[in-house]
Amino acid sequence: MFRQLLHSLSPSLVHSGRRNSLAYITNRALFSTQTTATAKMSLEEAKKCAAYKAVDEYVKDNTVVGVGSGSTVVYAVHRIAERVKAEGLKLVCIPTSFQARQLIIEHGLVLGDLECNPRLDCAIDGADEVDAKMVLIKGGGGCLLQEKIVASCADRLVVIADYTKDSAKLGQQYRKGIPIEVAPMAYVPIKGKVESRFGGTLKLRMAVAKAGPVVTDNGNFILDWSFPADKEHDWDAVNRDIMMIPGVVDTGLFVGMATKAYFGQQDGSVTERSA
Ligand SMILES: O=C[C@H](O)[C@H](O)[C@H](O)COP(=O)(O)O
Repeated sequence: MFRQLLHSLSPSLVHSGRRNSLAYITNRALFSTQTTATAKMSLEEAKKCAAYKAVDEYVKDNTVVGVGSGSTVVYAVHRIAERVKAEGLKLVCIPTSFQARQLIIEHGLVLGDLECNPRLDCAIDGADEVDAKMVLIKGGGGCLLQEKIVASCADRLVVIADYTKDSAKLGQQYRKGIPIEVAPMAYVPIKGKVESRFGGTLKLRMAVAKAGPVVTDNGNFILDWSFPADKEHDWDAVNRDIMMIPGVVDTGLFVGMATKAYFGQQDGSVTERSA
């Protein structure tokens, strides 16, 4: 693998026998591999710190907890499971996706649903971006509808994220657009209506290990809306307008829902924002 890396840097030098050059490339490659590994570790550490802090502050005995989706939530579920084991907490966990359901089951936690538990004490979830007013973009991993339903049933929505999600304005750091979950038969007219009304472009999200589009846990498609970044948006109004278009199932805009956000930092500290 390391030789492949060297080839990608300079195949001719690898075979040339020029030892000094090779040593230089080797050192550079090692340095860049280590740097990438360190950066990745900090991001994962940052997610973990935020998740652990949120669980420690919000998960109490005899409560119903919503379990969000995504890579940061994995750390929250680990921490919930640790605390259930160590402290004997009695919790019911409500999933927001297939992934969340699997996590709850794999960790031996009590799985619930909204039929039996229509009111939750808190929901803990990740976000793709959080702005200064605590408006969220969610759905980067294809989950947004069940997340929004569960969050709407919770007394508190607690967001856990790393430092790359903390923005003054939406779109500052997250460039993939706002996900909109739509009924499959309506994706073309919805694309046209949103583009003509609000500008920007909408793109049907395509699957990676399957031919064709991403199909959500609810059997729908996702349109990612690259909205005009040069305008000021009233996200509450935009969200309401988009929701009125027939065929729109829900949007990844979470406005006025999050009560608290924890952002894990590169140095292991956690910053907080409240609504
Ligand atoms: O669709 C996915 C969910 O909305 C996630 O909560 C969001 O994408 C953040 O995920 P992650 O923690 O992996 O950044």
